[in-house]
Amino acid sequence: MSLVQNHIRLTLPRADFLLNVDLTLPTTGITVLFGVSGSGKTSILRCVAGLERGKGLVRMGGDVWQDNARKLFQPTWKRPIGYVFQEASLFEHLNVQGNLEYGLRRSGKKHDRHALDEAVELLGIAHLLQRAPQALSGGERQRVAIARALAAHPQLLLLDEPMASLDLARRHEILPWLERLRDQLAIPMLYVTHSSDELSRLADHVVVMDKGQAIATGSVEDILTSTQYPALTGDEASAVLSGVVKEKETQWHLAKIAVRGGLLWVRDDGFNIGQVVRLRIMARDVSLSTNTSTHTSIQNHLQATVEHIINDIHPAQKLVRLNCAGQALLARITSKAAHDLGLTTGSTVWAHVKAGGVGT
Ligand SMILES: Nc1ncnc2c1ncn2[C@@H]1O[C@H](COP(=O)(O)OP(=O)(O)OP(=O)(O)O)[C@@H](O)[C@H]1O
Repeated sequence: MSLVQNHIRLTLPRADFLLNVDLTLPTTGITVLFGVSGSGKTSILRCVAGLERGKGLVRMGGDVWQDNARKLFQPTWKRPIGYVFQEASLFEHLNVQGNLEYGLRRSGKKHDRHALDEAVELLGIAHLLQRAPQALSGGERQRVAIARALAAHPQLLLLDEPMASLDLARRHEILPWLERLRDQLAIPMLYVTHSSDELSRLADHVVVMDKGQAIATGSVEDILTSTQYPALTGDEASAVLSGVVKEKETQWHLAKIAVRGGLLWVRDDGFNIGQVVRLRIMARDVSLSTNTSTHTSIQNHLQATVEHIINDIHPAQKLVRLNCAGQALLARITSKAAHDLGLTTGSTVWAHVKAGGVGT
């Protein structure tokens, strides 16, 4: 990662709302802006794009796009950005190829087709090039919209809830393509969502927004398991961890993944041995005991230390943050169970993780 970071320091007053953020962001990977409706996520994107005039500083790597102290404000067309909206706004009179060519022309580098070819490959849309936008599914339209944004050689990709208008099936279809972008693109992305699923699958870095302010920033692992914000993902509370595929049990459609705290059997989603995978473990799929109790239907048993126990969204439940060889996990258990097991900070426990509850 580059030492030069991206810096967004902005204030934007509106009636009943004040955006006031000072963010230092990584120069690679996906930064997710997460928060409830009206918290200011889109306003940040619009200011970074120059579509809205906040006051402050927008510096991307070595380039300054806005600096009020120096009376500098680059108009949108001069900022090397790609912007993907909720609804893919494709030109309906052009086919997919024509839409992509438009993106290339916008970059002023119409003879450099490399970025366009790369975008077509990255989004898997080569077979759609001659199609009219009306003949595309919602997921395909969004993939074309993202490819068009990339064809313009952006230094930064802004995505404003790109899956909000898609149904669940289409979201599942497009998520792997977004993961591919995250893993293969060298440019940073700012991604707005209020879906905890998208947050856990896509984010490297997270900014949690509330009432125009960034109330927390950090890695997705830290933010998701932070007990400071128990209501952040509500019922969907989870931890993400990365691991390496070690073994496959084809008979049972399971894969064994080595994570920092030990080994986990999870559903095999077509993994390859040696592949690095990101796992999402829902707090509700983790139960705790003070002994190994291997005679259960649960496949995975990891030894861990209790770090925090906090009240959950319902008084019947507690959320327990565990340290599993330096890896954070969350368990959602009943308050009665926490009491009966005598759990306190520092207790040694066994975390039992349902294999079927581990998502990738
Ligand atoms: N053009 C505008 N003029 C005046 N107020 C606006 C405008 N756009 C947004 N707002 C207000 O600014 C605040 C922040 O809006 P913003 O769209 O940034 O939030 P958000 O977190 O992106 O919300 P959502 O998740 O619903 O898209 C809200 O109170 C909103 O009503």
